[in-house]
Amino acid sequence: MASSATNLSTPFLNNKLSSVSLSSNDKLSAFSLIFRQPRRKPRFMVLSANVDAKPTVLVAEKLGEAGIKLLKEFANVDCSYNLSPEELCTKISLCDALIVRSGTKVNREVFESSDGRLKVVGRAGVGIDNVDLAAATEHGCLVVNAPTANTVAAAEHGIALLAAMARNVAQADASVKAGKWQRNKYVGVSLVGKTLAVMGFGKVGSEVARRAKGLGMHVVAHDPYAPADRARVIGVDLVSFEEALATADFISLHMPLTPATSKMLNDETFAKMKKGVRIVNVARGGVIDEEALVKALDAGIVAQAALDVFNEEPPPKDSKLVQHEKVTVTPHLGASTVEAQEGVAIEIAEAVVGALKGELAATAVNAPMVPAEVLTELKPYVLLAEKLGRLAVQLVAGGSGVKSVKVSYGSARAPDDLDTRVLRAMITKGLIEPISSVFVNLVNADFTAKQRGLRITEERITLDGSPESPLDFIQVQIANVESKFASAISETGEIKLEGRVKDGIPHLTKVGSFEVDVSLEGSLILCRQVDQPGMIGKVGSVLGEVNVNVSFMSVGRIAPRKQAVMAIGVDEQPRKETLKKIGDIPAIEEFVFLKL
Ligand SMILES: NC(=O)C1=CN([C@@H]2O[C@H](COP(=O)(O)OP(=O)(O)OC[C@H]3O[C@@H](n4cnc5c(N)ncnc54)[C@H](O)[C@@H]3O)[C@@H](O)[C@H]2O)C=CC1
Ligand SMILES: O=C(O)C(=O)COP(=O)(O)O
Repeated sequence: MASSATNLSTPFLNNKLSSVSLSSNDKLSAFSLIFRQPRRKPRFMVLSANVDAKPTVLVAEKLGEAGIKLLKEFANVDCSYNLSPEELCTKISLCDALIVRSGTKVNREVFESSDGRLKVVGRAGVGIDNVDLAAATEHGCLVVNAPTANTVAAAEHGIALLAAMARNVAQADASVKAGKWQRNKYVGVSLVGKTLAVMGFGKVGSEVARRAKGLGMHVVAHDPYAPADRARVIGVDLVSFEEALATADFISLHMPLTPATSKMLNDETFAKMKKGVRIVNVARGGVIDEEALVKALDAGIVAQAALDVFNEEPPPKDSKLVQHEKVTVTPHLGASTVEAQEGVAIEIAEAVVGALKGELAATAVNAPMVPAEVLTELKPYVLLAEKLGRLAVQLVAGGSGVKSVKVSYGSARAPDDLDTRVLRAMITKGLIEPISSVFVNLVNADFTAKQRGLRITEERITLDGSPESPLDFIQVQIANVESKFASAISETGEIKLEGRVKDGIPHLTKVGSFEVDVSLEGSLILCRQVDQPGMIGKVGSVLGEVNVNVSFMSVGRIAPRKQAVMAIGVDEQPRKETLKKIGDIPAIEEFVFLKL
């Protein structure tokens, strides 16, 4: 038996797996995992196939027709372009989903104004720097993007700008149209044999590299996270940032805008570049310090720049950078081809509709992406996980003092072969929802736990045996608390519950040190008594008298005639007086009623 512990501090974002959509059988359950609405806002309950009202999708920027058509098959679609921030905030409280491109700032105010209704934000494109992901996550709102359909368009635009800049196409065009014929002024530079440094070797960067190789350029790339074999296949050398700056005749930017890449090109880095370097930016304006670029252009360090993106869009009319004679500009056109826009519209519409239906989105940006087959396999354990969390927290005397929870997963699978993120999220949901008004879903579980100071550590217990089923048992332990039901405290001092899945149904199999076996449906009564004949009958008849149906009963004891714990599953919730009558049975030392 081996075990390993993981501290729950990793946000879902860093835990991405690739994903596929769910089979139709899984959709509703997955949906309820993601989108169960806050209980304090009962107006908008779970959306599902049998709910009459269609969801409403606000499309706030121009989206291809094919995407709109797809959305309309499933939802009411409100296409309102050019909304002011105030108008967006007003409209959003009536919308279940919002689709934007790069021109709309989806900030914290938008999520706050949605009043809990907004479930999905779809970014019809790649860059999600205009969406406040932290706020989305805190509000349990899923963010999806369309990461692939505009890759080629952006790469082609990068190459178009590269060639246009090198040959002064835009400037020469303007000059001819102004009635001039300046053949000597617009002598360009050749691309062949020159070194191009691609900064950010992701989807767009690698397509740019491939095309630049075709133009006879020597291509290097800088990307701290790119796999070397992808570069090797294209014949590109991965180099350090410093080497890229020092050797490039042309630099093309293709990284996302993040705190780490913000103003990556600045006074200091321009000073490290080869004199006369030419820069293309189809990534984000914010990766360049625009004032520093103007200085570098004036100083001749940068010979030319071609920019599709700007720190502020549209840039101010009197922007020195835009007006600079050595600068070629386009108004954020990288993704704007007919083909890319149709593709992006379909990609985002499918993702948003899928998310509204409850599928785990393949392009989720702020939630774990769990492959369908994994989710199908884990489904009964997901239920078990939530119920164990729910039971464990109800056993705590007081409730709000829960700070440290340890979850152990017993499995014969190799540690890498068990994805516990969904289980952890559901345990978190079970632990938090009974004692607060917060609603917890896959998107916000880790955040909510962290915010409440709840530390969940996970432990894998590797068992011998067949790895056919993903899990043998799940144990939940809450440390440093007192319990309403003293027998739930284990020998080591924690509240301890263990559960297993039997025939697809979650069962409670251990309470403290007592082995029990009760199916987790309906509600649960736990009693401790001195083991003796007739106890089951006594409790059963108290419940029978008031027509409360017993679904399951199990007794776990230390030894014959010693202390025993009786677990009784009931279909209906007994009234207080009935519970009191159970407590009054002389042999019963303590008892607790728990809702599932
Ligand atoms: N102008 C336009 O209309 C368009 C712009 N874009 C922008 O292009 C950029 C790239 O898009 P994709 O290639 O689809 O994204 P991607 O995620 O496939 O690639 C981004 C790459 O940048 C790398 N990266 C991250 N931090 C870095 C750093 N500090 N230094 C160097 N590399 C770093 C990542 O490892 C990744 O390989 C994004 O900012 C996106 O918003 C994308 C499409 C259209
Ligand atoms: O996909 C991206 O990151 C883009 O920059 C494209 O932006 P757009 O959808 O054209 O506003």
